[in-house]
Amino acid sequence: MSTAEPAPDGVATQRLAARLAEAARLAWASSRYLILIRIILTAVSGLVPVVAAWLTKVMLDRLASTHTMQARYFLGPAMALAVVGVVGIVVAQISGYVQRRMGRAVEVVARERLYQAVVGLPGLSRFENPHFHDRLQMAGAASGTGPTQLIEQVLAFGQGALVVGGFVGTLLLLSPWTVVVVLIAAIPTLRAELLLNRRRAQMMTDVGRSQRREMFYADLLTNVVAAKEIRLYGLGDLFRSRMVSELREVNSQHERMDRREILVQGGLGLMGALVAGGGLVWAVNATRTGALSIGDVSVFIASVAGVQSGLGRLIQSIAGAYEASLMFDHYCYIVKQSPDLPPATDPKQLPAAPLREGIELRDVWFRYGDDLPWILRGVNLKIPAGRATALVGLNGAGKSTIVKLLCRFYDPSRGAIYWDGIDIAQVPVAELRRRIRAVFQDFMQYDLTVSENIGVGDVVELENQERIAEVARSSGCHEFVARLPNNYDTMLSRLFFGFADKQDVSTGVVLSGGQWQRLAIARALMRQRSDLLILDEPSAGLDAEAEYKLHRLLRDYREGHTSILIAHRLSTIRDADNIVVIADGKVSEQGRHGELMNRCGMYARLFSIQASGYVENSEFPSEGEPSLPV
Ligand SMILES: Nc1ncnc2c1ncn2[C@@H]1O[C@H](COP(=O)(O)OP(=O)(O)OP(=O)(O)O)[C@@H](O)[C@H]1O
Repeated sequence: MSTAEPAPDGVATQRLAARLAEAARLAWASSRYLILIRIILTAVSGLVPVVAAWLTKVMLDRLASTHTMQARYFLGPAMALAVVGVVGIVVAQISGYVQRRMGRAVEVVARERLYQAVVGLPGLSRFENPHFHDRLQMAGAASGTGPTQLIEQVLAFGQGALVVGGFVGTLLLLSPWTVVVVLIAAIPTLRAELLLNRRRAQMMTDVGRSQRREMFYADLLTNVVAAKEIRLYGLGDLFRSRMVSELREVNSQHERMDRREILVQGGLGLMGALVAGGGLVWAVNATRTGALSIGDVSVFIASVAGVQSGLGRLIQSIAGAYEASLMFDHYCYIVKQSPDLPPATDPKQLPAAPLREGIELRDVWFRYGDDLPWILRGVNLKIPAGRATALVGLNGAGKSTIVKLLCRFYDPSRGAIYWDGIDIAQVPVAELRRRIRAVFQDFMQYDLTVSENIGVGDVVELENQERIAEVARSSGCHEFVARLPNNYDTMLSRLFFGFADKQDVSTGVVLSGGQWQRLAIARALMRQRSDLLILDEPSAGLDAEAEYKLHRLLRDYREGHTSILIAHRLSTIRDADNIVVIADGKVSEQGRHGELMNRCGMYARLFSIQASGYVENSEFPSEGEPSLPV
């Protein structure tokens, strides 16, 4: 699931240390008492096997001694052993509970910080960057378990170290050379596990792309928006087979890795068994000669097994920490993002509403990335206050891009935009956006109630039902809302219902495209204290009557308001105060409808083409124009 490349050892260690520190800070901030309890419980869990081995030794030695057979003499260690066993079980249970509780607490804080960072990005450049988006998705997944997994691996390492330390100490007392043999035998294990770990990381990088494509096809097959086309064009089998083939690719890589792991682990296990077996032969022999007691043999066996399993746990925890840190890396990357719009060099406030002179684009150049083509090439445009400006142009001319720059979702690559003479790059972005209301081409359809769908246009007024009904009336929503089962409280979704609600048709409603569009217009009208109204194709989904009503409404609204209207249906903008044609990244012509028609330029041509569609027997398409294949 990771796109992060495996780094060279030194860099990887540094990165791991940094991620560990980050996860520890996060855990400390979200549940410091739980983490302290968890550390104590981990220490106890690490000591339990060592203490148990020693108690077993003492008990066996006392049992074996022939001269003292008082029950108190060997029952003491036996009972202590039982207590240690109970402690081990209880600690494991409490540890599991604390671990899950800590995981939930850390998840809340991690998710909150992640989405705070995401919402805090003022611009759109990162969101529209596929690389960033990819990492954002993985950060979302990592914010759930990532930090806890990292911390758990550190705790597992600590526990492994305690077990190894305790048993190595024990072996040193019994037979120092065994320690040397066990530790030497652990070196190939360590190397092999680290190598496997690196291969696993590489494999995860390799399968990441296939995994994401598999998820993409899986989502597509269940996506309600895609369902129509998938069925009409019979795309289901195509996408399903692509999904399965990506999944097979992922599985085959995992399979190769599993086989490699079995071989390596099997070899290492054999070597461990040989060392343990050799040690056992020595210990039994030493008992025969009287060098070791029966208890010594038992503690010796437990120590060899303990050191081997403890070392295994140490190595696995390093591998696990490395793997968890790869995912957590995405989280840290997103959380530490710097703002995607540069801070103001000479901060200013916008003059109080209303807009007095207007908005001006001066020699604005823009492209979406350094390696992408220029979309705007020196746009000079005045949007006068209190007037209606219409933007016209072919698909891809850059009309919506101009709107994005006006809302400061991006900054111009060159040139600047002035709001009553003030460069908007110097104004707090939230203040600028408070002064704008907009209906975007790709407006949102929120799975919320009708009332909330309108109210979110001005969150302060979210509960103001009177105002919501008022804007619903002005935007032509009220009639259809009044017919909905719960009027303004009707849920516009079928996603969030429990089983009981499913039988009740009044719980959720699916609206038509045009009805959603009217709600989006109502949402924009909710904002009262704004200067500029932007409507990007506001009537594309409306029926003829609704479109007529909307444009009458907008005409009334435009009186004394500043508005920008983008529309391909030119009849809807013909009475705008200024019609601006965008072509080749520039303003190619502008003026009132009559002036532009007289000029016989692009606007006149586009208008005539559309008008010809309403005239009977008009010849269209003309020669040389694309025609539909039969
Ligand atoms: N986020 C983006 N990243 C890269 N290129 C983009 C992005 N958004 C738009 N473009 C490109 O910018 C150009 C202008 O797009 P824009 O949406 O501004 O055109 P438009 O005039 O509004 O078109 P339409 O009439 O089809 O809505 C297009 O070529 C488009 O591919």
